[in-house]
Amino acid sequence: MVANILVGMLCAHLLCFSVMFLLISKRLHDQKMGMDFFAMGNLLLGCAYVLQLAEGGPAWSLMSVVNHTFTLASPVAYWLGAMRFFGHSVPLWRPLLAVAVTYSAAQVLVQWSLGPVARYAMLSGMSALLFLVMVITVIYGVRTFAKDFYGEMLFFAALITGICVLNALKFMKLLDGGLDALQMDRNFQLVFYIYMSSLATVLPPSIIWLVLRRLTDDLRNLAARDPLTQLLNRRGLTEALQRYFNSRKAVPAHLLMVDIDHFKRINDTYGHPIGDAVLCHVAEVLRTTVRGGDLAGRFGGEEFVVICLDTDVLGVMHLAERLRAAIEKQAIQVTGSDHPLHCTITVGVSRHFANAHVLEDAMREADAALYRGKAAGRNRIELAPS
Ligand SMILES: Nc1nc2c(ncn2[C@@H]2O[C@H](COP(=O)(O)OP(=O)(O)OP(=O)(O)O)[C@@H](O)[C@H]2O)c(=O)[nH]1
Repeated sequence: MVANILVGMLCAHLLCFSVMFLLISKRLHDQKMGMDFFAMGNLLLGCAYVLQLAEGGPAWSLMSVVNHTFTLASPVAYWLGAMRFFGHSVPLWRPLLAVAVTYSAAQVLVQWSLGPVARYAMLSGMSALLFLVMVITVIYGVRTFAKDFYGEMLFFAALITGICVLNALKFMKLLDGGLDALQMDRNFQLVFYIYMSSLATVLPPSIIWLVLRRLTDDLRNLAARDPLTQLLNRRGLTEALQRYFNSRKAVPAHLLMVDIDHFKRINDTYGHPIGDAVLCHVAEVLRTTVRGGDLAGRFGGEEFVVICLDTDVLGVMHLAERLRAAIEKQAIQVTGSDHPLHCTITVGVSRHFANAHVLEDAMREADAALYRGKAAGRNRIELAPS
């Protein structure tokens, strides 16, 4: 009785969250993050439990075959959904259909050749195996593609290990005690469904949390970066600088104003799209030349800003020279032209400054130095007088 009530609640949870996942996936348009796949996983499992309730107990019927197939197909849908969340473009229908056809055929074969116990044991055994694969994927993800979600992934691995162990135990109980092990009033069944109900309560909100985290991270990134070059914009740079100066280890910083020489000429000669490609090229050189902790940004136009943290004036002049030489040396391939394009930069360097509120002053100093560099012939570095 209690186990049946639990299964009923489980159905309600799964089907409600299936609808919620589907609604969220509709709101996400092109970037669904696997929510439509999770909706399908919940729907399959919810329907499987509805069929189980309708059956009443172990039986050999079409309903039971469909129930087992849905039960096994649901973790496959979740697994594919997780792949989607982490940016792998995997299909849904083909793998699900393949699982459904293969597993239905396997059920008929096992029922005829080995009997009903073997068919039920096959479901528990296959589920345990599938969940084991999921746990291994999640642990692999923690070390590779899902590093950003370390805590969440470990939490999921622990929860899935629980279902994996329970299915493995059910498999052994079935081999040991036959179909009696599936009696709903057995203690093991009770524990099994209490665990499944807890999962149905905890997992869906956790999945929604993952999506929310990804969305807010994307939004924050969008607000902090220049869309053309992906360098920090003024807001991103100011926030990063404030975080740096708030840390106890912070030492004074220097600001470099980097300006492409005669950029208007490049735009006028080759067109705006090539001008944009040159901006992206310069951004890439900045990104790869500055040190790990330094900040590189573009506030619009052909001017870039680099903030050197944790370096004295000699180190800053060294970096500025490295940037200037790298830009001068590297050729930019222009589509539709046999001749690679070369450009140069002029760099103005501010005096050191020690808090984010004086960023504007540092910019003015670096800008004045830059102006002097331009007037003195370009392709050079000019330091603000101390
Ligand atoms: N392609 C492209 N051009 C831009 C962008 N933003 C600003 N520009 C162009 O950058 C050019 C800047 O030219 P100027 O400020 O006259 O300076 P310059 O030609 O680089 O000359 P100097 O700085 O004196 O060496 C203008 O032609 C702008 O239209 C952009 O996002 N993309």
